[in-house]
Amino acid sequence: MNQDDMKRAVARAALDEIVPGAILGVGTGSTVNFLIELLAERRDDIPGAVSSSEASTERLNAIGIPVLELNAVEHIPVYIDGADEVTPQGCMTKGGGGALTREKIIASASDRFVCIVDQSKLVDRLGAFPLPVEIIPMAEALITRSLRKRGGRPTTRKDFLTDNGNRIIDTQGLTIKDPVAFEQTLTAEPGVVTCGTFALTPAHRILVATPDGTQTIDC
Ligand SMILES: O=C[C@H](O)[C@H](O)[C@H](O)COP(=O)(O)O
Repeated sequence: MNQDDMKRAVARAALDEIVPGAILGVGTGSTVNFLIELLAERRDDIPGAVSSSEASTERLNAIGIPVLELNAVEHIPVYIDGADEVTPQGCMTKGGGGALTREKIIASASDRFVCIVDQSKLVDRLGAFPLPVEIIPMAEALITRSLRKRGGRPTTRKDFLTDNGNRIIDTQGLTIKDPVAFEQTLTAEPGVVTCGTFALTPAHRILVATPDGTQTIDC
């Protein structure tokens, strides 16, 4: 079983998380792309979706699932999204695809976050994956210095703007011992839109694809 087979398998397992008749929160990335393909089978159960990126919106539109503005939606029972790293406690690093800010907003608006990953993403501690931070462009040098002070090696993502028109700084080498405190202090820095550490909006359930089947971790 290769990595794409595992992503497809975990996406299929996530179909059981859908609440029929309710708005579904849909994340971004290659694992979610497999999920969106499969959502075509469940179109009658899904009156609409809230999407975390222009890319996912386009895919949802292509299979005929209406995409609603978050401002027009009152209740999202489930948000399904991938991650770049996730701990068994449900803390994640996200934003490898640059969609972290909208993802965090929808995660925060949803009752439950179901994280879908293949086994390569499950880690004991966050930090091996370079941390994405979305920033207001005029704060690039300021935040770069701050991330260096935290012990990281920051670089601005080349030729990339987020769906919100901002830049991303990716930082290698950070040690994130306390993800909640780390997220609280970094997101409080002026110029930071948000960071890819999801500890304040953690996953409630992780579906992990392995070559022997999909495991469920309730956090
Ligand atoms: O910005 C992108 C998102 O946070 C993705 O959920 C994350 O990068 C995982 O993506 P993939 O499923 O492609 O590994």
